[in-house]
Amino acid sequence: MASREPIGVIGTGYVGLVSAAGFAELGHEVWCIDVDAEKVARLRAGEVPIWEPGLGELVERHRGRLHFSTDIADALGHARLLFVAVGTPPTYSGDADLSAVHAVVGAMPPSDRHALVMKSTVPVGTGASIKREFARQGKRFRYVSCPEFLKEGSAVADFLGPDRVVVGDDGDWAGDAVVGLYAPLGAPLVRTDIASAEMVKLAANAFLATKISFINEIANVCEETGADVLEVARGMGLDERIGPKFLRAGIGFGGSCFPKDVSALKQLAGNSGYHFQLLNSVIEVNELQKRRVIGKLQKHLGGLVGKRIALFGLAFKPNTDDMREASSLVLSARLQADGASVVAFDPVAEDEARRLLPNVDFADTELGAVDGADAVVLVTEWPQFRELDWVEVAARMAGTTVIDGRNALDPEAVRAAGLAYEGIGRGS
Ligand SMILES: NC(=O)c1ccc[n+]([C@@H]2O[C@H](COP(=O)([O-])OP(=O)(O)OC[C@H]3O[C@@H](n4cnc5c(N)ncnc54)[C@H](O)[C@@H]3O)[C@@H](O)[C@H]2O)c1
Ligand SMILES: O=c1ccn([C@@H]2O[C@H](COP(=O)(O)OP(=O)(O)O[C@H]3O[C@H](CO)[C@@H](O)[C@H](O)[C@H]3O)[C@@H](O)[C@H]2O)c(=O)[nH]1
Repeated sequence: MASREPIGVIGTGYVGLVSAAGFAELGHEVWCIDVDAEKVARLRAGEVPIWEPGLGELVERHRGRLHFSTDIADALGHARLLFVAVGTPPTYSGDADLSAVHAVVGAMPPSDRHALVMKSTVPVGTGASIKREFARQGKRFRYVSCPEFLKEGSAVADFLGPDRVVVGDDGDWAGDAVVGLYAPLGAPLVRTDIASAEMVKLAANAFLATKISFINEIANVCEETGADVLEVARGMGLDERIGPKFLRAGIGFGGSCFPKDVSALKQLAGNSGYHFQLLNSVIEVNELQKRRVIGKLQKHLGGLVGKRIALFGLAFKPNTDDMREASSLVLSARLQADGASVVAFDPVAEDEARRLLPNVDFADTELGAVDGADAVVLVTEWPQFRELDWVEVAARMAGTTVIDGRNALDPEAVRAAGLAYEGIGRGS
């Protein structure tokens, strides 16, 4: 095992740390680099700074193979493949901010024995432009695009059991080496050119986001026509050409990827002279969907001024502490703007949420959150919310309204407690 290829990973966030731990699980020594000295110190001390199921155990198991540093020379000295997993957040224009990627590229010394392997999600053409930059500086670095498809909340399992591995390269040793690294996972391989690999990533995320906005619009029509979107999604999903996944209607998609990558693809198309009409609708439907709960609350409560609204869950999805682009951010801002007070409970995202939502009250438990609440909104479908004693909830609430923003609760259990249940796309 010890003779396996040593690897460098630059950026130790969700993707970088999970990838590093995953490569360690496959038997590799991994040198992990981050500019955040505090994060590196915590990782060196054996602490995992993010909440991701199974990650802590994996990092602990492979502490001997995982090396953490702020100095990129440590990775360059040990590994020829340097995986780049730095953030590419959105800019005000909707394009991807590539400053962290450019900082990494600029820090590379002249070398004809290293390769940069891009895991960060970047616009199509980034690889070509980095290769030109290397050439201009006389650096003989190799370049490989190897987009990452893991999902937060199941990131470790996704990394070790991917649906496919995509490798875009120039057909040289670096591409061969990356293909070799992933071979033990036994996943279907798409080996292609760099631009196509970059586009696979953006297109896959945009397609999944489109699927969500589509089912959300169907849900909205279901509300007007008396159909139940859960039944509709089940009936649609059994068609193998459609498939059952990503047909869960709700209060919109969030997270660090879909909103940013849909916008980045739209801008990329626009910058290349093509108007990507469909993506405008995907984005707009999602923005409106996050606000639809407000209308439902107004209908039940007859106005929001002075009302106390309890939010169950704040993270952008269950099993993560990630609050980036969470629907809860838009929802709580809208509620407060309409004069309501907001109290929230999330099992793991509270620390990050407190920073982003200074005017929200935080409860230590679900039941603490519902004390005196006029309405409850389920925002993030943590499994524990399904297990609640609704009779106890009803006894503690001042009002009777429960809006299930993820269609995750049992309507009968909620109604049996004397509460008024309303989901998304399930009739009113
Ligand atoms: N989060 C996901 O689920 C996911 C999945 C697939 C792809 N991606 C893509 O992967 C990339 C990383 O996403 P993330 O969620 O892991 O981001 P993140 O913000 O969690 O982590 C990025 C890390 O990079 C570090 N960093 C920034 N500049 C650096 C530099 N110059 N040198 C070294 N380290 C530096 C930061 O300190 C941070 O620790 C993004 O492009 C994202 O779109 C994310
Ligand atoms: O049927 C569904 C499925 C998801 N969502 C929402 O969509 C968002 C994103 O969910 P998910 O895709 O599970 O999480 P991410 O961790 O953001 O993963 C996406 O973004 C990553 C970053 O690019 C990719 O690697 C993954 O393949 C891609 O699924 C969340 O707000 C979910 O609540 C729905 O509303 N309905």
